[in-house]
Amino acid sequence: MKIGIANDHSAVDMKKQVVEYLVEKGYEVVNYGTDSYESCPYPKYGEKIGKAVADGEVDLGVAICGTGLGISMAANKVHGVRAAVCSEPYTAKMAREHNNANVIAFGARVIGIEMAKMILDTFLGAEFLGGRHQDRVDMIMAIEENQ
Ligand SMILES: O=C[C@H](O)[C@H](O)[C@H](O)COP(=O)(O)O
Repeated sequence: MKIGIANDHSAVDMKKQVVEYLVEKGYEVVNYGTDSYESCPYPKYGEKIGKAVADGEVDLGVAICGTGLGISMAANKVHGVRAAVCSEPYTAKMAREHNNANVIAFGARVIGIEMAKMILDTFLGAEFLGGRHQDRVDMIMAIEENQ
C-alpha cells in the first residue's frame, strides 16, 4: 500500500518519525513536504495530500499540522477527499470503517509519536464496512456534486 504524507512546519519532526515507522512496517511512503522548519501555510500541504489521494497517486494520506485541523480542512476541499482528524485510535477505526476516510490527520502539538503510531496502525488496519455506511458516504459525496 502506498501512503502519502504532508505537513506544515509544526510537524516536521513528527512526520520524519511517522515516515520511518511506516517504512519499517513495509509501506511505500511518498513525502509531499514540507521538510523545512520555516513557517509555511498548511493549506498548501493539505491541498497537496488531498490531490495526491484524489488523483490516485497514493492509496491513503496522512496530514499533520499543529492540531490536524487546518491541514484537514484544506484537504477536504479537494474533490473526493474525506479527511478525518483523530487524536485516539477509536475515532481512527471509525473514520475508516464508517466514514471511509481516505486521509487521516492529527496534531503534532496535540498527540505524541506513540499515540500517532497507534492511530496509524488502527486506521491502516481497518476496512470500510460498506452497507448502511456506503449510503451515508454517498450522501457526503453528493454534497460536493451539488455545489
Ligand atoms: O490548523 C492549523 C495548524 O495547527 C497550524 O500548524 C498552526 O496554525 C501553525 O501555527 P504557527 O504559525 O503559530 O506555527
